[in-house]
Amino acid sequence: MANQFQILILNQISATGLKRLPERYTTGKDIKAPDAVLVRSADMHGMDIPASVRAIGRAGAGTNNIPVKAMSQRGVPVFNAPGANANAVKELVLVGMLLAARNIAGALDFVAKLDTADPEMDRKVEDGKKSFAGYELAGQTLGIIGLGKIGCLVADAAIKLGMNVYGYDPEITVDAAWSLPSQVRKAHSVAEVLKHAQFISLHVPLVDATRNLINADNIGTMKHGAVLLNFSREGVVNEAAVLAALAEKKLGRYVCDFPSAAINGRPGIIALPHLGASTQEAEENCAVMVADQLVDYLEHGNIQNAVNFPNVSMPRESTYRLAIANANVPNMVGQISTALAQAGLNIHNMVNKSRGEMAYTLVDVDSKVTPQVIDGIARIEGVLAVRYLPLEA
Ligand SMILES: NC(=O)C1=CN([C@@H]2O[C@H](COP(=O)(O)OP(=O)(O)OC[C@H]3O[C@@H](n4cnc5c(N)ncnc54)[C@H](O)[C@@H]3O)[C@@H](O)[C@H]2O)C=CC1
Ligand SMILES: O=C(O)CCC(=O)C(=O)O
Repeated sequence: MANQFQILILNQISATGLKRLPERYTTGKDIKAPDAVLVRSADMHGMDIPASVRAIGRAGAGTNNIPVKAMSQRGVPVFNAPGANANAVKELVLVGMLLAARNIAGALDFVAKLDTADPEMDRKVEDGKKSFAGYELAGQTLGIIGLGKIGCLVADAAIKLGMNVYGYDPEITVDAAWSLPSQVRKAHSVAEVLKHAQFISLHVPLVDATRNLINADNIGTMKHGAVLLNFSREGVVNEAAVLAALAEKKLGRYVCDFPSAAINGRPGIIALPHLGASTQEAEENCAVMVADQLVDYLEHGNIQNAVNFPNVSMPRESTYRLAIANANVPNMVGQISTALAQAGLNIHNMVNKSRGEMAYTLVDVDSKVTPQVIDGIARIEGVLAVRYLPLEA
């Protein structure tokens, strides 16, 4: 019988993505010993992640809701879907800039409160509209912090709208840099972006280095009346600093995707309910990408787009495959090969790659591997996880 796999689902995942899982896969919210977990924004910190879990698939970009370090120590890759929801977020950032520049929220509120039975309504509309007069995006300067999948798309769209764009990303990839329009000006620091831009849009992951990236020390250096857009994560911005800057009219608006007890309903706040990736297209793209990655990993050990492991793929040329997650320390490959040689197993093909502290090895051998050999490899110091993935007859 073909291998059966069980996938624990922690959030609603697009049906189009779930259909990518072969029929022998069982999915559900109450699976006790899953082979993998599929998640969107559910907080997995503090969750008792069963020992059976071999992989986690995040149908989205940010992985700050997943205990990635603890998973690395267990040799469990955490997959995400780079770029799959970037266009959806870009479009909402454009909405955010327009909401702020044209006073749309206040205007909608004004219209909702009009008395439609009032014969003076038309006059009141014409009188009232002057309170909501705004300004145009063309000619304004946008500063983008984080030029990854989303930041680059936002930069491109802003240039097409006639905006001037500054971008800051100390670790920009070569591909991202190539994708940027030539008009985007390179900033050398967050401070430089804040100094020049009327709109500042944040597109960084939430990690220790980006927590409180916008804070009481630097928010005052923004241009008077600037608009701060945060579609990244709540923790990237210090909310107390934002409220103080709004109260002093230093900051014009704070547009974000993260409502909180501190900011909701306060003047100058435009908060959306974490809607950035909530389009049918983005949900499908993310779910399809991550489901495919999970299947390839569970069945063949191939890794594509894990945030804690290198990309490692090897075509299947032999029936018998071992997939080994190990610490990136000397002599791991030597010890693994020795264990196989001592068991009389001939290596048909092998690949080993490392990324930071983690390494990953795929080994195809020419004959069946016994549980004793697998156990012997698992006991090598530095080996974190071993899986035996024979092809089904
Ligand atoms: N509101 C929503 O629904 C969504 C929010 N997000 C958030 O947006 C973040 C970015 O997403 P992507 O662009 O897809 O990720 P990405 O990984 O493609 O880009 C992130 C970029 O930030 C840069 N970066 C990291 N630290 C930085 C720093 N201190 N200063 C400047 N740049 C820095 C990285 O070098 C990278 O180029 C995600 O991590 C997530 O938190 C992503 C998708 C949807
Ligand atoms: O799944 C979602 O709606 C959240 C998307 C998001 O925040 C991300 O991809 O980082």
